[in-house]
Amino acid sequence: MSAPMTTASASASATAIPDDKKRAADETEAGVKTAQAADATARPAKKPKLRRYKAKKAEPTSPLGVLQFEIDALLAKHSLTREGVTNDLSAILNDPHKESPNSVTNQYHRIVDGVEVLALTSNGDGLALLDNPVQLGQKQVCIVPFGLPGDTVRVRVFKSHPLYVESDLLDVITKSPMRHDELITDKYFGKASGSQFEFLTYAKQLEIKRSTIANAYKYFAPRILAEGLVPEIDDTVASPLQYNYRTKITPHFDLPRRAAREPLEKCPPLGFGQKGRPEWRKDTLDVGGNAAILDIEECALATEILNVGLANERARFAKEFRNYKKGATILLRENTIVLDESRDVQEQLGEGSRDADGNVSYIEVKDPEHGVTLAKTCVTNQRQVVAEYVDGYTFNFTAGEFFQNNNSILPLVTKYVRDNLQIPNSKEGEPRYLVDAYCGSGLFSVCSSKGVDKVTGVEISADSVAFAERNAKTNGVENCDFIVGKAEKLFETISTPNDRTSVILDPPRKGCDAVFMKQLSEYYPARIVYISCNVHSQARDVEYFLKETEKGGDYKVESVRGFDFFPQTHHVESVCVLSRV
Ligand SMILES: C[S@@+](CC[C@H](N)C(=O)[O-])C[C@H]1O[C@@H](n2cnc3c(N)ncnc32)[C@H](O)[C@@H]1O
Repeated sequence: MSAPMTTASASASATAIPDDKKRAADETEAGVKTAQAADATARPAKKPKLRRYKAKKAEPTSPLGVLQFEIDALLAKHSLTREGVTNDLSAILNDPHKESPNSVTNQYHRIVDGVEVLALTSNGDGLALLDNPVQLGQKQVCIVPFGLPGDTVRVRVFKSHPLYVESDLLDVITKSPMRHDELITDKYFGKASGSQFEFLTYAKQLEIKRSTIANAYKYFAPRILAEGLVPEIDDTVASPLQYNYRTKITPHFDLPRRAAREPLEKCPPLGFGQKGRPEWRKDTLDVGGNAAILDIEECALATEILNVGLANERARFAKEFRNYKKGATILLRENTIVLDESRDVQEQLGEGSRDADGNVSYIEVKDPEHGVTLAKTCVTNQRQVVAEYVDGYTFNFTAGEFFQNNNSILPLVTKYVRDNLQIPNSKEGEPRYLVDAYCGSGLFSVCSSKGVDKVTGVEISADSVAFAERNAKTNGVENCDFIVGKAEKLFETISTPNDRTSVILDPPRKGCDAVFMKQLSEYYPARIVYISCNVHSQARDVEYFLKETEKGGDYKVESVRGFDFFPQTHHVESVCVLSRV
């Protein structure tokens, strides 16, 4: 992050305002001063306080933190420096004439034509360079949501930050060869914030996710990359379902401010956030309305039963919205039940989203592989216990707790993890152990338990551990032990021989901490499989482990591969395998 702007730079920029506009500003300012002078006889004039930009501290591996690396990469490519693209925020913050058409604010926040999109961020947005309209001769980095490298576009710049500006895409003038608008079937695409890639072929999406991983290692693991310790990133594994795969969605609504007891006239929109105020999709401009939250009738990424649930909950909300005092989020979570065909279906479904007749909605699905019939329902109660089927195993967990969100790809991921946990050159009869750090409700522990003598899982949430124990039991798995506590608690109790133990890491987005990594290196397991929903913190942790821990230097990165848990979006899950050299 660059330092906040100083008073000196604020005054420097004032001289850069075109003369006619500056004159107008000076005149208005002079007018203000005269009025103040007349008033001065009554009370001494107060010196206006200079407002300063307060930079938000971004965690380097968060989307905002990663953006700084992406901006630097763009600048390096175009022989520019941060100084050459820094915006004068002090001038905007202290602009005395914000509303005037010629104000500094309105010079910055303007429509720009003929903008060439030059790069794509890991957040799925385009990046472009604009001429700075106030600090002449300077450039600006501009974020263009739904802009693709190779597009020439028209944008509206609406917000400025020290190193970049935000914009809305108004028109695509020349299309990038990557752009296939004909693939878009989702009427909310290009407006809603949930998906960024529906206009790309699926092969292109997978390729982009592979480069996101490669860039993450470039930015966050530069030393091991320079030393040739990171192999080429493998191809991203496709999701069997590319739409209708999400098993959990959380639409929300806001309520307008109103005086107590004043009734709400109109049902507010219920759906997902709008990504700025884009206008490029002319045919669907008004779809979903134009509020910060769009009114979403169906979600292209959610499973079929969640869309049935969404319709039910929207109908209920349309009747009951007057009962709400403030905005809220509604949970829709898929639940799977194995049907006993000799019994009445409704009796077996448990609680779930109901249709207009009061029946729990469900969809029947045949599972020929296991010879069963399943019923899918949509659960809305955070605390209700739900079930998912993965690889023939049943997993129970509370609807509001973490569980992987794309059921269709889970058998591929669990198999890949299981295969990569194998200790090479093992002899027949040698024991094999597994440690599952950040184990949640036991997905990887249970799916990797066959052929292993013992599995030890550790997890900070006592509720999840209770479910991990229950899931092992339900599935007849008897070789799993689970510990409640921080991941490093594992090393207080672990008794399996390190040479025969493989470790799974699946931390939250922020990654593992240094204490855990150091203890992991001291324990010195035979293999490590690191699964991550934030490849940037994964790359940081892998470099830390190899370079900063005592025995990390004995390991190599055997492979890094993405799994596409979230088709049509920029997200990618990454699996990195470390083995001892
Ligand atoms: C990405 S989830 C993975 C869960 C599980 N592996 C799965 O696939 O279902 C991360 C898990 O780490 C747990 N967690 C967060 N911080 C932790 C810590 N310091 N020690 C142990 N577990 C932690 C969370 O409660 C969450 O269940």
